[in-house]
Amino acid sequence: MSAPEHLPDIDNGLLRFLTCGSVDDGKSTLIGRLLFDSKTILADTLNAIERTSARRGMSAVDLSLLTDGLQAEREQGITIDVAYRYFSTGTRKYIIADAPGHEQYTRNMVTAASTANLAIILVDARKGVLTQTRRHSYLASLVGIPHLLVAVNKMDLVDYDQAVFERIRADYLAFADKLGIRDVRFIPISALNGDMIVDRGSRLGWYAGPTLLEILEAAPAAHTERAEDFRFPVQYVCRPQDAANPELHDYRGFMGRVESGEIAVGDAVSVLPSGATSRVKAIELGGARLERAIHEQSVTLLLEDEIDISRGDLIVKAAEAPEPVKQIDATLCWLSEAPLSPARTYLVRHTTREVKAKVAQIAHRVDVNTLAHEPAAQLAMNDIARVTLKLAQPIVADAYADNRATGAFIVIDESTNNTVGAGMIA
Ligand SMILES: Nc1nc2c(ncn2[C@@H]2O[C@H](COP(=O)(O)OP(=O)(O)OP(=O)(O)O)[C@@H](O)[C@H]2O)c(=O)[nH]1
Repeated sequence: MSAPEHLPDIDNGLLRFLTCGSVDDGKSTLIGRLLFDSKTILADTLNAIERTSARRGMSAVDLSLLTDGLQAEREQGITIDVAYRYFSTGTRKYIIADAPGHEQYTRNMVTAASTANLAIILVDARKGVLTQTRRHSYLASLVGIPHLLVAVNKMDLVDYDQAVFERIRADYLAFADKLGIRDVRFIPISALNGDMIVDRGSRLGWYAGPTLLEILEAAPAAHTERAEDFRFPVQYVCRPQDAANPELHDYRGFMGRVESGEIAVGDAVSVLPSGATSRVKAIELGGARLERAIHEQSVTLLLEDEIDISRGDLIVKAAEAPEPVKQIDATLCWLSEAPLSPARTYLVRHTTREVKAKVAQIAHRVDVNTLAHEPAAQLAMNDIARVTLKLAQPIVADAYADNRATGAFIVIDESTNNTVGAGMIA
């Protein structure tokens, strides 16, 4: 595995995917098996897990140890919403979004899913389609993941019975149909034994389709890149205080990440919410000067005019400026054990800006099993609802359907600093 710094999404050889399912469905084992059998694990990592497995008295290598590193990081108190793992085969590069621990699943789904091309939805063959399976499928469709792969795992525990697989497939399709999910595939696997992951194994002879890795290798890359508007949330304003160097006196660089679209030297820009306008004088990346910057590049922009810009402002192309708003309608996933209360004030973090917010209305909650809309006075953990939020200051937002970066936000409880909700702007 390697961890390159910049892997722009435009690389067609790249597939971003995430795994979801209920606790103990075998997510870690699946990823471990994938890395192990495709021989993408570095030799030293393998030696380490062989030693640990032996120390724990296990005869086989415990593949879940491959992803356990994350758990250790979490126990050390490092807050990681989603960790990304990188690996590559001869065919393409992969980024797996991973977040262990069952309470993290839904959050993982909404934060990682916004950039994923494919979601593997794990179903335990013994348990079939559960509420959690439906919830994750619903979220996957809400966040716009284009391809779903339902992996029916632990087939070894149901004697590799084709009837079990077919029943789960039929159950799932009945639900997917209601959601309007079109691109969904099914595969029977045993992550533990390695059947149908990289190798076919000898016990699933009735399944004629491709292995899980073959499906990944052939999955269409990236979102169909529509020409998106340029969006550049300012993360940091760089003003070197180097009095001895007169060249740096007037230097003001606006650092951030191109969340969508592209920008070139000479383009006319607006800074929001103030509405001030200027032109791009230069684009810098790690000391080099660029003519243009594209989606996902972290760069420094220099403008021709001196205008007041601070963290949280949004730089856009002058012709594509959205209106600042103080009220938003959104689909909200509640992630906290403490229920959402319309009486309370929360913090909404949208791109690099934070504003205080209150829930003005819960229009309805969605029953993820039936997809029915029901009235709700508050929201419990894992609820998904349509809400209206009133903001103390304006934000410059897009609809999530138009822009995944500027259309998404998280809700923070100020007293604990925990993320308690994740939303998509309607
Ligand atoms: N029999 C059998 N057991 C499996 C299979 N896949 C995973 N398991 C077992 O199921 C248990 C859970 O597997 P994990 O990979 O840790 O599951 P997970 O979904 O990552 O779990 P969390 O991260 O804790 O949510 C472990 O004891 C695995 O050995 C399988 O295909 N067959």
